[in-house]
Amino acid sequence: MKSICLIGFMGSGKTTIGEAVAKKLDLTFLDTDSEIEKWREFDIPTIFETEGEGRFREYETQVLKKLPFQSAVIATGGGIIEKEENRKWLSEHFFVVYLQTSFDVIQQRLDGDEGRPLWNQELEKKEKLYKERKPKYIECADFILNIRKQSVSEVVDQIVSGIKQI
Ligand SMILES: Nc1ncnc2c1ncn2[C@@H]1O[C@H](COP(=O)(O)OP(=O)(O)O)[C@@H](O)[C@H]1O
Ligand SMILES: O=C(O)C1=C[C@@H](OP(=O)(O)O)[C@@H](O)[C@H](O)C1
Repeated sequence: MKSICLIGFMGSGKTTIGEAVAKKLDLTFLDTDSEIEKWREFDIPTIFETEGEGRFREYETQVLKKLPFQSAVIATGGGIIEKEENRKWLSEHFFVVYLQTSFDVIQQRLDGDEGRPLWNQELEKKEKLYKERKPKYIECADFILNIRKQSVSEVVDQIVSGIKQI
């Protein structure tokens, strides 16, 4: 089975949903941020602080290109769609599911979250990033799920039924 890649803005549920989908389908779960942290032996905020976003994006692309094309569910970082080469790679090699989540819901979920460097900036900058990225997520997606008030299990069921239709 082609690996499933979850994309979406910070806080859209990629890791939470990805773990649950992998469990339901008995597939391997991978998370690009975790792979980067294991490889570099520092957490994401520290990498941003000490090496900068540009170097983080290089690590992200290298990890992306090592991901298995089959039998995995992969949670990606919210900015993986920033680079065109990443968007092409995602589209060519994976079944890409976009967890399209409103900014308001993301705000509620990430209130007080310190672990995401790009969330720790002024509201206007976060809203701008959200608006700029939306077309890039849509460009890559094979399946777009509009997340509103669905529970984790409801989202998982929607993804699993969506996959069965392809
Ligand atoms: N469908 C959902 N309903 C309620 N809370 C959710 C849902 N999906 C994710 N969350 C919560 O939102 C927060 C961010 O989820 P996470 O999986 O870390 O998102 P991402 O990996 O996209 O940044 C977590 O606290 C998680 O428990
Ligand atoms: O939106 C982004 O550019 C980022 C999102 C983060 O992952 P999550 O989407 O899991 O928060 C992580 O990759 C890094 O902080 C950059």
